[in-house]
Amino acid sequence: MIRLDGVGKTFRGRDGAEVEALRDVSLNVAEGEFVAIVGASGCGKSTLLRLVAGLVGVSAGGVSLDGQAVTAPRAETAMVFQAATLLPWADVLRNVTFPLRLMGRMERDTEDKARALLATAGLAGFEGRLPRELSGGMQQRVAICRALLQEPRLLLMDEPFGALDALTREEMSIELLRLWAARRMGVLFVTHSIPEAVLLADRVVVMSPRPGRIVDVVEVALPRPRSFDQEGSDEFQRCARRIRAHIFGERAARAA
Ligand SMILES: Nc1ncnc2c1ncn2[C@@H]1O[C@H](COP(=O)(O)OP(=O)(O)OP(=O)(O)O)[C@@H](O)[C@H]1O
Repeated sequence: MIRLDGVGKTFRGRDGAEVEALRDVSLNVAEGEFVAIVGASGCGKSTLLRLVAGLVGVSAGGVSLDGQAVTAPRAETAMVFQAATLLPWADVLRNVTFPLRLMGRMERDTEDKARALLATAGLAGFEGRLPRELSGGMQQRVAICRALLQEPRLLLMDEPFGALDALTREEMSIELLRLWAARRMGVLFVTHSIPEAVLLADRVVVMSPRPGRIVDVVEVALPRPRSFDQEGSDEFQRCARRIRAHIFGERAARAA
């Protein structure tokens, strides 16, 4: 579905100096596939997601969706950021339906679908609350519902659980997997957490910084539905160890 071919991205800073954020990145994401991206800070993970979202353009190579070049945001794609970015003055229901309203895509049953989605995410009864009346985890669930209501074929998630405490984060990971299993859209999920990446993904893309490149793609052969009980399994440990070796091995090598 999504194809990145030899993608490079160079930014020009305010002082005129160039930063090569990505070099020669090639990656495919199949329909319904869950792909996680891990790597040290600054290795271009967010840039990669923003290129796929059509929010920034490539400097080299190409990004395509169903064979068509991605040059602007597309209706098939939705994005979730680290901060929930909810509208503070709008209640939960209006927040969730806001993008569809904006795009003129409200249907007669959109509000019902939104309520059903909120219920699945454990937010039944909170439709009329304002964001400030919700916990951080609940706000992020609203943001995820907002993305899912758009029925995207591709969901881009940039450290969506990064601002949450460890317990909420585990709960949200399992919740996301449930929602994903019911809908099966393609997911590109950026995280700093290796266990989270292994738990969630079919494949984990490991990136290295300066410039950002793909150094490995690890297939996770754990059965689904997944749970944190699998963390002790040989396959989980094998995947985590292999990813860690790339990230910390390279860091240690640079420090030497
Ligand atoms: N708009 C921009 N202008 C200039 N440089 C940028 C811009 N966006 C990103 N960069 C640079 O590109 C590199 C990659 O940044 P990016 O945010 O994609 O990394 P990341 O892997 O997502 O980092 P983190 O894990 O810390 O969020 C960094 O060196 C960053 O400073």
